[in-house]
Amino acid sequence: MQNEVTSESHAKIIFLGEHSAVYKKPALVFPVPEVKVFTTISETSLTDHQIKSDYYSGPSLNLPTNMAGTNELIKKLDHLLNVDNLKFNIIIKSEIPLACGMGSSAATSASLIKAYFKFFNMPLADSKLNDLINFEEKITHGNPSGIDAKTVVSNTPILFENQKFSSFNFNMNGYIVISDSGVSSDTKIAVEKVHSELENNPSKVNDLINDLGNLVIQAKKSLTTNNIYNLGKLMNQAQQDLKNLNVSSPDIDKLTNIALKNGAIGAKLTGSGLGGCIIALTTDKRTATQVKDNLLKGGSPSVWIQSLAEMSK
Ligand SMILES: Nc1ncnc2c1ncn2[C@@H]1O[C@H](COP(=O)(O)OP(=O)(O)O)[C@@H](O)[C@H]1O
Ligand SMILES: C[C@@](O)(CCOP(=O)(O)O)CC(=O)O
Repeated sequence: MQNEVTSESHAKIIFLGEHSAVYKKPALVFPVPEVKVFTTISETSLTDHQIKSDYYSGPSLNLPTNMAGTNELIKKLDHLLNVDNLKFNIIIKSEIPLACGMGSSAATSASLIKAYFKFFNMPLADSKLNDLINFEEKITHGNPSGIDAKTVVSNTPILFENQKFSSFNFNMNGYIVISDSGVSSDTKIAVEKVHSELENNPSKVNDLINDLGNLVIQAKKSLTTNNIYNLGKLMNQAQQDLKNLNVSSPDIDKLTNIALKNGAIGAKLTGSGLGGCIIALTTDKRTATQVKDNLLKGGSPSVWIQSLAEMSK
């Protein structure tokens, strides 16, 4: 047993395939290693776990209902490691914006699970880690495709295809600009919205879901043949499909327009939409910086630049 341990995980962006992934269509998801979450655990003599985080600080007994996933995960870890009698200070420090489509919940869970196992010097198999993250994700997001859980612990892009996950490396020299709209996005609400759209208008919505899946297959080809301009076009088509699915928003549309006007070759929402973040693709760092500056001027509270090469080493 250690005195104090810290474990980390990182953010992710869905490059293409959000929402359609829920219906088992393919998706491409990239790690964002520069945006991290850290969880530190140490023992406390108090009678309850003491949580310190952006969402809530205080004893775990009073964790708010919107943190039910985290709460249940902590209980599960206590039980699994047979340590119900020990209480911890659990400090979660996150650079990942909350409810923004960058996988904050899955990444937080990953760092918490890793910290628990590290504290007790217990080995943690990748499959166990994945199961435990998805345990939390099901409580938090309802019916997750599982793509967040895989990518927040991966150093390489993840391809979800035929309901299987695999590493997908490529060799492309572009930049992704990630921009927060400042409006929170609730994954559960957005996923339910698409589900009710599907029930009300099955033919239109099925076509959109199929098209989003096909765009991923085309993107795979563009990435392996190093065709960045085609990749940008595919992003714009996906944004149009997502708009037609009614998961975009005026804030998202404003940011994608700013990105395209300032040199991006593609721009779309990432994650569940109805707020959250957008991603834009640029061919070079100078244009990425120009896009970033204009997104900040346009009202985005946070913008990150991530090189494609860094995401796929
Ligand atoms: N920084 C954080 N600190 C503590 N809990 C977090 C944090 N980020 C996410 N969570 C947990 O995940 C839940 C959903 O968070 P959210 O920000 O909506 O994630 P996502 O961006 O993955 O949709 C929160 O209610 C909380 O239980
Ligand atoms: C909408 C969806 O495809 C992605 C949601 O991503 P996020 O929770 O907004 O990071 C749902 C899922 O894949 O589980």
